[in-house]
Amino acid sequence: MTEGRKLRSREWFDNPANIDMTALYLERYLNFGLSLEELQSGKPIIGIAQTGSDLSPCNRHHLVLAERLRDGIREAGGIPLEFPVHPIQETGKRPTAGLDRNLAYLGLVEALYGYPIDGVVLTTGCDKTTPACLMAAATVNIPAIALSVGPMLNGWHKGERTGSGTIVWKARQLLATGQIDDAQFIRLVASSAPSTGYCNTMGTATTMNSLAEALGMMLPGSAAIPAPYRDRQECAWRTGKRIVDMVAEDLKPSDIMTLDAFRNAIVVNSAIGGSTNAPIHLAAMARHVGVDLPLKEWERLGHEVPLLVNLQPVGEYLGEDYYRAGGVPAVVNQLMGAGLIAEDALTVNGRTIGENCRGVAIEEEAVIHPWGQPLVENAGFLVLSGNLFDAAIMKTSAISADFRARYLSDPADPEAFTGTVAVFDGPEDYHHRIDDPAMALDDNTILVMRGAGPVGYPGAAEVVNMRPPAYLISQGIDAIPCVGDGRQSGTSGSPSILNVSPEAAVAGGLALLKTGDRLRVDLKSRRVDVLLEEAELDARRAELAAGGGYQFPASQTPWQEIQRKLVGQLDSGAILEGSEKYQRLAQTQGVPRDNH
Ligand SMILES: CC(C)(O)[C@@H](O)C(=O)O
Repeated sequence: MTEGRKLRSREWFDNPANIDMTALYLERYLNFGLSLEELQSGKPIIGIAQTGSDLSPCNRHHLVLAERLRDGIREAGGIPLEFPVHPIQETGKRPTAGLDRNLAYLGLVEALYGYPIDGVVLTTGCDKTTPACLMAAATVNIPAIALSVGPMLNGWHKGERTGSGTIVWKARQLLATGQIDDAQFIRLVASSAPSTGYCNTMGTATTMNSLAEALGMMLPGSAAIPAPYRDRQECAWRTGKRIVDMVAEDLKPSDIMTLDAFRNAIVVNSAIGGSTNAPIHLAAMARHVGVDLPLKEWERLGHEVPLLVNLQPVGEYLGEDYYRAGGVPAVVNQLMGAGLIAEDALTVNGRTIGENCRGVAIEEEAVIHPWGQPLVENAGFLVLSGNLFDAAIMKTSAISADFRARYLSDPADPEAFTGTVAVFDGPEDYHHRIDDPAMALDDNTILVMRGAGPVGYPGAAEVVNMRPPAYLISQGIDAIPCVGDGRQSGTSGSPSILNVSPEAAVAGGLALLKTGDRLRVDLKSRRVDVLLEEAELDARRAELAAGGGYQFPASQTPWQEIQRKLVGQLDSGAILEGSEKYQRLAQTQGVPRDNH
């Protein structure tokens, strides 16, 4: 099917019109054993964008899976070339992995565009590896397929499932109230990580890989396969085989990541109880592929969708259960039955999502609930705004039944939650003061975290979900509302109001708040307002400007400084503003100039 179409790798390896450069390009790729015969055979060169390394434990198993990928690529007639992607480990990178998504994106764009690659396998896994890879594939727009590394096996402790991340929030409460000691704390948390793979909860990693599948960029049924299962190895082989055919068919990200595909992903995110990081990453991917996806779409398309998947943090089960119950295709089939999926959206296997998922049964109804028996009705995100910010997200599936009944369910009833704020400038400030009895917090307090956004932190830290002080937990109050301009771990079951944009560091209204102010959270009208006169807000604005604006730590590395200058806000994907004008490089730019 490549007849009449010259593969871009030929421009490097087999270009008689440019024989002196062809020789130069060829000779160095021969130096580790590839042959002239292979490189000039006309076979497609398939990149394996390797995100696994010792620094990226969640993706490390890709080093093993790459062998089966290579088998598949070779078997289908391609030539694999594996190369590293800048590491992104959410739980390892300081100050945030949020800084690294855009850096990995930039690096991958250069690699895919500037080297002789005809198609690419994107090895996805930990939170930001999936969006970074899909953003770059969208920009370059050569045939691309994602291979998830898969979640870890289920964690267990004393006969109970311990889910990654989710157990940490629980264990912190037990530690804060003296119910466990330090060693027990570490043992309990470690029990949730029994094998290779990423978080076994519906954290950001499982969310983003599920959405990559819902977008059509991953083989159907593959997102949920646990990392150590044999099926994962087999999936790597199938993925390797398939990318070679995709090059022959010239099936590109822009054919797959369409507006319909993004809309499908939003609906799926509600049904799986996906992470509040998803709107950030989908906005970024959409912008790089040239699809208009305003944040409000998350509420318009997603809010009324019920929660079907019973995974922690909002449910009970974990990754192995999700896979056995049917994974993404079983969820999509339920949503299709309700007419919520654009069934004609094309996927990497050359078939539509409708063809892939129609009739896929739920194998375990305790884990994936059927359409008529949801865990929570109207479980998608709300998009909020008010007199302090333009946009914020709230995950309603995490709201307690009581709070929901009182403040969300009856739109005719004007009751709203009003609380007194306790303001923290960064997590250090929070940790330092939260348990101080002088703060006198109660169940009418709203905790506010600021200075935690893409510019302020920098990189947007997952610090908005804050536990109440130990003295309140001891009284049985284990959650109080939180608002912030940072992010929250997808593994947290907190219904925080987060991703607040604009952030304090770029003169967003949270910078004006003072501890003791009253905040009105009206979920029915989707508003969050500080109960202050406009004149008082103006006075505070003037005072803040006179003091040089909201203060945040200086950059510590060159990249922190560069990113801070270019990065946008969370509501529009926190991409490097301006980078989205480079689109579909393989089609619009041809290949780059020769290097000698
Ligand atoms: C590191 C985590 C737990 O993966 C978190 O980043 C999430 O959002 O799920």
